Amino acid sequence: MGIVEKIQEIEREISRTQKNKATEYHLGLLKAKLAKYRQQLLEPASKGGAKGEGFDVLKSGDARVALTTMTVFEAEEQSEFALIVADFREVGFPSVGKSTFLSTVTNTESVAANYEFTTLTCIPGVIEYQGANIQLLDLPGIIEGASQGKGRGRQVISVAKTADLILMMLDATKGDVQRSLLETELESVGIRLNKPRPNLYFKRKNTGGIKFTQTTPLTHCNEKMIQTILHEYKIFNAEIVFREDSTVDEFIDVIQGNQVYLKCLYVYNKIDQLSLEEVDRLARLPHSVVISCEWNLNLDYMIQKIWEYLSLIRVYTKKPGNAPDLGPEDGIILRGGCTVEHCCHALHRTLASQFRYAIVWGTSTKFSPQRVGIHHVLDHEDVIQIVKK
Ligand SMILES: Nc1nc2c(ncn2[C@@H]2O[C@H](COP(=O)(O)OP(=O)(O)OP(=O)(O)O)[C@@H](O)[C@H]2O)c(=O)[nH]1
Ligand SMILES: [K+]
Ligand SMILES: [Mg+2]
Repeated sequence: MGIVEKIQEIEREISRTQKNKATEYHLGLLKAKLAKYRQQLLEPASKGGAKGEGFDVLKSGDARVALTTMTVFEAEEQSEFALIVADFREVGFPSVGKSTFLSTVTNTESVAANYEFTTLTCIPGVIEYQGANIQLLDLPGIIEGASQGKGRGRQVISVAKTADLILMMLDATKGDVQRSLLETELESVGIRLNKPRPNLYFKRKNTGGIKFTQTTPLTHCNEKMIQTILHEYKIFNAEIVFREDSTVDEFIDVIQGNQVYLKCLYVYNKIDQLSLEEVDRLARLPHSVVISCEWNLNLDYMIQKIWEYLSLIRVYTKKPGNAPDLGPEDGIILRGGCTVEHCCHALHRTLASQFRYAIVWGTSTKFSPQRVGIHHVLDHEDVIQIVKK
């Protein structure tokens, strides 16, 4: 029996099994088995496996993702303004309008047509917004079974995993079925959308048996269940701390350790085809935006949302005795949550080592201006002056 069949068999058994106290352990075990097989399925395909021809953008795209990390900035000689490239990916069913969107909001043309799978490779474009260059990758549509290698599923999924944000584009006329099918596909390959990382400590050890601690009452798991699952993974020595009421699935995620937690915006396109009531309903769903590429409806709002979901911030620098330049092209783009240290690296590779203190004007400080240290976390539209040793 192949892995795909084994997966299907376990999925059938899970759906057949009634959920109650008596079946709890059995279900936990089945879930662990399922997670293991799914991981095997995603491991690099053996020799003859289809590797991404035309997906080589995938590699340079990945490198560009790394550009958003501060270490890359260290290697660059950019003194005044650093350019940041934030990546996000578009994922969706065929013919929902992904290519039309790319061609509308970027300078790149991606062929759009009314037949499915017009786009078979990965087409990159750039959205310029608030002085940031946001890379947009138009990917082929995902179909049901993509996680099992159908369509270009595997390649699309591996590109999607490297994104900072997934734009899940849906055909608003096709109902909610597309959304849940795509979610299931992405879930089954370890992509968790708009979910926080479980607050759960797990560490394998060489000796000492299973050390289990909980800092809060648990309603989904207990020690015996955890032992059972760990046995399935042949783990006999480990330290586990449950810091919140995590589920069995979350525990399995942490053992597997290969999940990607991504933000996702659901984009309902083609609202020109819907009644106002229906548009209104979709627009109120969580993490959702409604647009029409054809009628140019709501596209600006959507790009604003992308910016928000990427949590990028703009920070302005200022020299002593000078006013800061606050024009639309001034300042540097940084990740939300970044510190003065990250900012130093973005400005110049040696700046952090010469750092004495910084003076910050803006919402990140109690007083404005305020003297801060290198670990101070910056906010959008802060102004910073760095004082060197
Ligand atoms: N009514 C309407 N049609 C649209 C809209 N946006 C795109 N389309 C049409 O939908 C069809 C598919 O558009 P594409 O941009 O090729 O879709 P895609 O998602 O890139 O498709 P694949 O590359 O095949 O996966 C085309 O005929 C577009 O003209 C829209 O806002 N409203
Ligand atoms: K198409
Ligand atoms: Mg396309």
